[in-house]
Parts: sequence; structure tokens; C-alpha cells
Amino acid sequence: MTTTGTAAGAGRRIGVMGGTFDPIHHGHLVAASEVAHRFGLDDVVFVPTGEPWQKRGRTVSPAEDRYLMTVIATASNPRFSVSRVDIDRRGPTFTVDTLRDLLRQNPGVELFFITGADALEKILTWRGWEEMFELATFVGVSRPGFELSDTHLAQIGDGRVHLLEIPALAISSTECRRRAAEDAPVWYLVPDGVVQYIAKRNLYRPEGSTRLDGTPAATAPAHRELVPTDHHTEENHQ
Ligand SMILES: Nc1ncnc2c1ncn2[C@@H]1O[C@H](COP(=O)(O)OP(=O)(O)OP(=O)(O)O)[C@@H](O)[C@H]1O
Ligand SMILES: O=C(O)c1ccc[n+]([C@@H]2O[C@H](COP(=O)([O-])O)[C@@H](O)[C@H]2O)c1
Repeated sequence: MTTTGTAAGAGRRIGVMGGTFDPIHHGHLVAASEVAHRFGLDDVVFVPTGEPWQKRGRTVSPAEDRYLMTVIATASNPRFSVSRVDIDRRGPTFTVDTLRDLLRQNPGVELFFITGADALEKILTWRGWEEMFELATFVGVSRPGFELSDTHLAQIGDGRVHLLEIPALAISSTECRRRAAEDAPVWYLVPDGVVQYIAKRNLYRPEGSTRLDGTPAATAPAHRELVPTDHHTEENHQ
């Protein structure tokens, strides 16, 4: 996204594809592409999470690796870009902050937050969800294995939530990590450049790795960080 002055974005429709992207895969890319097409979006900005607080207790690759994989995966599409707002903000990642930051950087744009059916199911557990629905329109997309529904969102104003069936890709980052750890191919599940980046950085491989806190990571893939479990979410919220 470009930022060239006050209300430079007036009238522009921008998709926001938030995710941990560990790694980014074709399910994410198809979701963004379909929503852009159906909603006439000018651009889609991918926003890798900083600290995905609902993934606490899981190990997550360093933000810079997830950011670079997202840049590699989106580089060939002139309408896709990547934002560091969630990575550069300290503390747990809340979408309400993502949307505030993007609107501050791009006054006047209309935001469309893209989310899979699994994430949409849990959206009322997100921090500050009432404000979120004032800042953006939400588009829930179908995902194999999950029911796409908005019945739990009846209280949200008209036109703030849309549901969209997209071509089904039964791909998850979890499965990509599992395959990489077992030396099974991830070709065609993730973009070619991401396959090569995973190999180059030895991501998701258990052998010989240590956690960033120095403990052996016999069961944790290389170069990964444990998402803090004792971080109090309220303190970091502005
Ligand atoms: N195959 C898919 N089809 C549609 N939406 C998807 C798909 N995979 C992920 N999404 C959506 O993309 C967003 C970011 O997902 P995320 O980065 O957590 O990927 P994931 O594959 O769900 O990861 P993990 O397996 O590690 O939990 C979420 O809104 C999620 O619902
Ligand atoms: O705002 C929240 O409290 C919140 C809680 C869970 C997930 N999210 C957002 O949902 C998107 C997908 O998250 P994830 O953890 O499934 O990769 C990403 O942009 C997260 O920041 C947001």
C-alpha cells in the first residue's frame, strides 16, 4: 500500500489478509485472490502476525522468516503487498490494532478483512471485536473441514460480514510443517520460492536445533520460538 498524504486512499478498497503464515500456502493466496476478484478490491495487504496469542503453547517460526516467506509468495502479484504492522508492534497481535494502524497509514481507504471459516467461527473471542466491525467489512471464506456460517454474528450490523465460497484447497500450515519435518514434499502446496526458503533456513526440521532460549528442541523445529504463554494480553493493548 502507498501512503502519499491525507486521504490519499479515499475510495480505495483494500483487502487485509491476516495470518501467522508459518508457512504461507496456496490456501491463503487463493482466498485473497478470490475475495479481491469478487469484491473489486484494488489491493490486498498480507499481514503476518507478531505474537498470535491464540496459538500460545505452540512453537512459531521467527517473525522475520514468516515475513520473508510472505514477501516471496506475494512478490509476483502487483496487487499483493505485505505489511509489518503486526510484527513491528510489541505484544500480542490483535486485529483491532492491525486495522487501526492500516487506517492511520492509509487515510480514507475501505478495509475488507479476509478470514477463513475456522477463524470466523472464533471471531467473537477476539480482542475488541465490536470496534473491529466498525473499522472493516469482514469476508469469511470457505475452508475444507469447517462450516462457513455467520449465525453467531447476527448482532453485527448489516453488510459488515459477508460469506464467500472459494475453490477448496485442503491445505494447512500445520500439514506443511509436518511434511517438511518428515522430508515429505511441500511442492505445489506452497509457492516454489517458499519451498526453497524453507530448505535454505532449515525450517520445521527437528534435528540439531535449539530453541531461542537455548533449550534443546528435540521436538521443536529449527529456528522456532515459543509463543509466550504468560504474557498478559491486556497490558499491551492501546
Ligand atoms: N486452506 C485454506 N482455505 C481457506 N482459508 C484458509 C486456508 N488456510 C488458512 N486459511 C485462513 O487464512 C488465515 C490465516 O491462517 P493461518 O496462517 O493460521 O494458516 P493455517 O493453515 O490455519 O495455520 P495452522 O495450520 O498453523 O493453524 C485464517 O483466517 C485461516 O482461516
Ligand atoms: O484480534 C484478536 O484477538 C485475534 C485473535 C486471533 C486471531 N486474530 C487474527 O486472525 C488472523 C489469523 O490468525 P491465525 O492465528 O489463525 O493465523 C490474524 O490476522 C490474527 O491476528 C486476531
